[in-house]
Amino acid sequence: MELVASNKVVGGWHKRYRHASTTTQCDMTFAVFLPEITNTGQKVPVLYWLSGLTCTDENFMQKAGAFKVANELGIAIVAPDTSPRGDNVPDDPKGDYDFGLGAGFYLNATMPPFDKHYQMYDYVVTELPQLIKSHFPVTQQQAISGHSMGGHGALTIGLRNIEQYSSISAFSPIVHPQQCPWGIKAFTGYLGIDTKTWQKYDATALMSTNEFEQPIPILIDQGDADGFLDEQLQPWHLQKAAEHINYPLTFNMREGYDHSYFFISSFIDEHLRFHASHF
Ligand SMILES: N[C@@H](CCC(=O)N[C@@H](CSC=O)C(=O)NCC(=O)O)C(=O)O
Repeated sequence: MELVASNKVVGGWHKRYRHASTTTQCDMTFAVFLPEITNTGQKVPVLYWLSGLTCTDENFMQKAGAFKVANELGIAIVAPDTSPRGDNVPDDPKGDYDFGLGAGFYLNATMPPFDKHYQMYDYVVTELPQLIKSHFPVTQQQAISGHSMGGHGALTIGLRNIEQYSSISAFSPIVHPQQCPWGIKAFTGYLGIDTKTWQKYDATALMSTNEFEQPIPILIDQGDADGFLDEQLQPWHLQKAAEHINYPLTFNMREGYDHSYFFISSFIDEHLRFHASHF
C-alpha cells in the first residue's frame, strides 16, 4: 500500500492510499479519516462512505464537513473510489458520466469487457474491509453510507450483508435502479439484459423479496429541490416496500435542498450520530 497524501485535520488524520487490488485487477485509491483518539493506537468503529457518479475518494473528504463530529464520536471514515481506473479499464463508449469510469454502481459486472475490472461489490464488501482491518486501528464494528449512486451501493450492500454492518444511511439514494434511466443503462451494460440478475442490486427489490429477521436501521435524507428526484431517485418505492414489512427505515424529506454536497454537509452530523448510536 502506497501513501499518496496525508493531512492533519481536527487532531486526527486524513490519508489517501493506492494499492494493487486483486478484486478489480487494477490500482485502487481510497481515503481514510482517522480520529485523534487513534493517534495513541486506540481502535474505533468504521463508517464506509460510497460516493456518487463522477466522484473519486476525494469528494466526500473535501466537501462533506464530517471530520469534527466524526472526531468527537471517535469514528473512522473510509471512502473508496467509485470505479476501477487505469489505462486498461474500459469506459463508457461515448464517455458519458453515468457509466464506466466514476460510475461502477457497486456491483460485480458479468458482461465483457467490463467484467474483468468492474467488481466494486466484492471490493467494498470484502477486499477493502480486510485491508482496513489489517492496516488501521479499527474494531469489527462497521456501518455504511453513501450518496446517490453511492446511496444505492450503501443500501444494497448493507441489506445483503446485514451481519457485517450495524446501520445503513443514505443521502438522495437511487433506490430502484431497475426502473430509472441511470440504473437501466448501468445494469444493461454491466449485467446484460436478463433482469433476473438485476434484482440483487436493487434496494427496493431486496426490501420486497427478503425476510429480515434482525433488520439493521436505515436513515435516508432527501432534498425536495433535488433535480434528480422524480426521474432517477424515486425514494417512495423503497419507502413503500419498507412500510409493507415494517422495516425500521427513517426517511426525511428536506425542504429546499438539492443533490449537492451542500445538502450532505447540512445533515452529515445527524448521520454520524445515527451510526454512532448503533455501533
Ligand atoms: N455531471 C452530471 C451530474 C453528476 C453529479 O451530480 N454527481 C453527483 C452524484 S450523482 C449520483 O450518483 C456528485 O456527487 N458529484 C460530485 C460533487 O462533488 O458534487 C451532470 O452534469 O448532470
